[in-house]
Amino acid sequence: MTKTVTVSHPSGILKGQVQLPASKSEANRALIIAALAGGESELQNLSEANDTQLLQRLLSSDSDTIDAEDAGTVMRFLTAYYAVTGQTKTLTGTERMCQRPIKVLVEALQELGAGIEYLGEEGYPPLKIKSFTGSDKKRLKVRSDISSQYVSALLMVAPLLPEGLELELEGKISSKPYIEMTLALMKQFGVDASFEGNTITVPHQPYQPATFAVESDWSAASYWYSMVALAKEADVTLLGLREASHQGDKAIVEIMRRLGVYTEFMPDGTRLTKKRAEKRVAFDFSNCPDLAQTIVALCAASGTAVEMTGLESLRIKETDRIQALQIEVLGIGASLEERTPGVFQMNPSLMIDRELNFRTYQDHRMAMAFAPIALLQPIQIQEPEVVRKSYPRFWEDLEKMGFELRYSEQ
Ligand SMILES: O=C(O)C1=C[C@@H](OP(=O)(O)O)[C@@H](O)[C@H](O)C1
Ligand SMILES: C=C(OP(=O)(O)O)C(=O)O
Repeated sequence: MTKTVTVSHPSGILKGQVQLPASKSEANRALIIAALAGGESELQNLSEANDTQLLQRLLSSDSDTIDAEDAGTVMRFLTAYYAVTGQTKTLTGTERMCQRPIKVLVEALQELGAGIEYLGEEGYPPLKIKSFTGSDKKRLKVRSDISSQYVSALLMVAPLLPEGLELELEGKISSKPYIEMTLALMKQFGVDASFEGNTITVPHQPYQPATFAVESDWSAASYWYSMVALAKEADVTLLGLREASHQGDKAIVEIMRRLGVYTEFMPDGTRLTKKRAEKRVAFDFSNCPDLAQTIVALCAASGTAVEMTGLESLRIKETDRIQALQIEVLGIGASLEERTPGVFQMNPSLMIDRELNFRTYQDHRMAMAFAPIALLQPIQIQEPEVVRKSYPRFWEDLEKMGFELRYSEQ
């Protein structure tokens, strides 16, 4: 039996305010750094996302076995945290987590003097973190084209190392704004670092406990942008977003300017209204991979031709997102093809008059990216509970904005 939600929106008109969840990326950095700082930090507006609730619980757990579930930041950040603070732990996760690579991070930590062993396949969780003897290494080369989370994990523990750390990033720097977010959060807790060219230097220094308020989540905002783009009429205010944000997914403002949404930063929130959309667009998602599914689903549903680059990391996230998208857009009559290595083209042929039933592949973003299509016609979404990873109140927020939901088991 599969849980399914049928979603529709009788009027197609969206008007009102949405209180977005807090960013799990900011929250999870703040939690790790506050733990490293010791003392009494005050973290405000911590995300209710499962990824954040989970990290908060795990940081105060004295269990030997730690289950990071499906949370990439939890797995990668805790690996570095336990290693450098000399804690003996077995770190595991969901079946999918054990298929998401971690070798780059483990090898870097080993070079820094951590004793870490693979308990299953080499290069993947589960891991056994055994010891930390330290080393006199102060400069490391680390690949930055697979996941920025390895770099962020190393940076957060770097000030604790006796000589600090100079990290030379090798290859393309993917998801770069997440690395900058890490450095910005470290600064909030009193640690200075420099990022010049492809080298990040973090001197040895103590973190200071601090008060930090987590911003609303720009990735979560992207689904509301998509809804505004597909609505007949819309005037939606998203609360808790800042114009000066640490989050790279604020790129949604410029992307959606081309896809039919006008953004105004108002004193009480970010106001979205409709504007004319372009019918042929091209985007590079290297800096904002979590926006790709939102844009693919929107372009497929609105008959917009889109060329996309920078999607490399999508294959190793909660699911193989390229494959999941290719299958699901077919149902809307669109096809997503890799024309030349790394360049994807989607030429939608609009056929949205059949029954649409989307699978979600244990990936929160598949559910939330396709949900806005309910503004055009009733749709079904399988396993709607996946949203708990980053936006547990997603479906309730849809209901508040006039969507009708019916749950069933099929
Ligand atoms: O550091 C972070 O908080 C994240 C970095 C990104 O991952 P990659 O660096 O693996 O692309 C992003 O996709 C993920 O949702 C959160
Ligand atoms: C990729 C994601 O998360 P993570 O890598 O932290 O599991 C995501 O939230 O889209």
